[in-house]
Amino acid sequence: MTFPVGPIWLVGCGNMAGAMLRRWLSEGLDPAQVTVITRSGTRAPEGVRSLTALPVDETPAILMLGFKPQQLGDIAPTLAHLNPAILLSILAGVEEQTLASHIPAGAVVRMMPNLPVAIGQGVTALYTRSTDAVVRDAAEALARPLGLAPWVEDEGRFDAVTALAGCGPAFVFRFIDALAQAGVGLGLSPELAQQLALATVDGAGAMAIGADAPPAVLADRVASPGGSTREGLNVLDAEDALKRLMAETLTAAERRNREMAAAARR
Ligand SMILES: NC(=O)C1=CN([C@@H]2O[C@H](COP(=O)(O)OP(=O)(O)OC[C@H]3O[C@@H](n4cnc5c(N)ncnc54)[C@H](OP(=O)(O)O)[C@@H]3O)[C@@H](O)[C@H]2O)C=CC1
Ligand SMILES: O=C(O)[C@@H]1CCC=N1
Repeated sequence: MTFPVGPIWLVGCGNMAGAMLRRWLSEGLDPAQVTVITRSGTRAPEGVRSLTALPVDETPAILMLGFKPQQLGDIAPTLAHLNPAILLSILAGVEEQTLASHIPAGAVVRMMPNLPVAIGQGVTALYTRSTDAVVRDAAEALARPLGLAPWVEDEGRFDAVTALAGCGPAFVFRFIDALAQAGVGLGLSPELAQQLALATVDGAGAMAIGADAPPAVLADRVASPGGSTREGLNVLDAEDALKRLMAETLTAAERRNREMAAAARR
């Protein structure tokens, strides 16, 4: 699958959009197609045009929004005249209808990436109400080089997808850190504890992806009867401690996505 043709403008190019752009370029996107527009004139990757104001008398084929959801009301009026073929948004929460009402475009595509897209192992969930194959193909062509790229057919589920996969790397990073700190608590050096925690999560994740059984079953395979893993799992499982913690975590994140969507609607 080849990248879409035509100019691609990124309005906002921080942690997330920057990671996507770097991956696209490493996978063969022509940097001459890309213009990055930020307030500070971010140092863009080589060959990419970096501006602090919109180019005059030019129109992008794809206009990607990479700023904060809270900035939509301020920035959208400056983009309303562009009329791109595809408006691509990575803004958490903000709905297709809100985007379309602020910025006229041929079609609106919502993308929800996560940070591991930087190494092509991310998740980029996709939503559009467009049935145009050209639009859907273009979205896939951009999302696939980033990792898993599932379509979410019900936009109502997008906030939950965002909570799990968009925010998810932060929760996993916290877990790795907590695992390492617990190791330090048992007397390991911080360096060794972090090395062990990272390699363990890396190996367990890779193994779980290719495994013949779901993660819940794999956990039991580590736990020899009467052994030490069971003692540890008993702590995580007591009154569903970990499950409840994760449920509360995702619920809070999903709620915040809804709040940002509501604020953008006003
Ligand atoms: N971080 C993540 O893991 C994920 C983030 N997202 C979404 O990505 C979006 C960006 O988040 P993130 O990358 O973390 O945020 P950052 O703060 O890292 O990036 C924000 C970008 O917006 C730019 N910006 C701010 N104001 C303007 C303006 N007026 N005109 C043009 N550009 C502007 C900033 O540059 P400057 O200040 O120089 O203008 C910067 O490049 C959010 O909508 C978020 O919901 C989605 C999934 C995951
Ligand atoms: O924290 C945020 O709002 C964004 C959405 C998903 C990840 N980061």
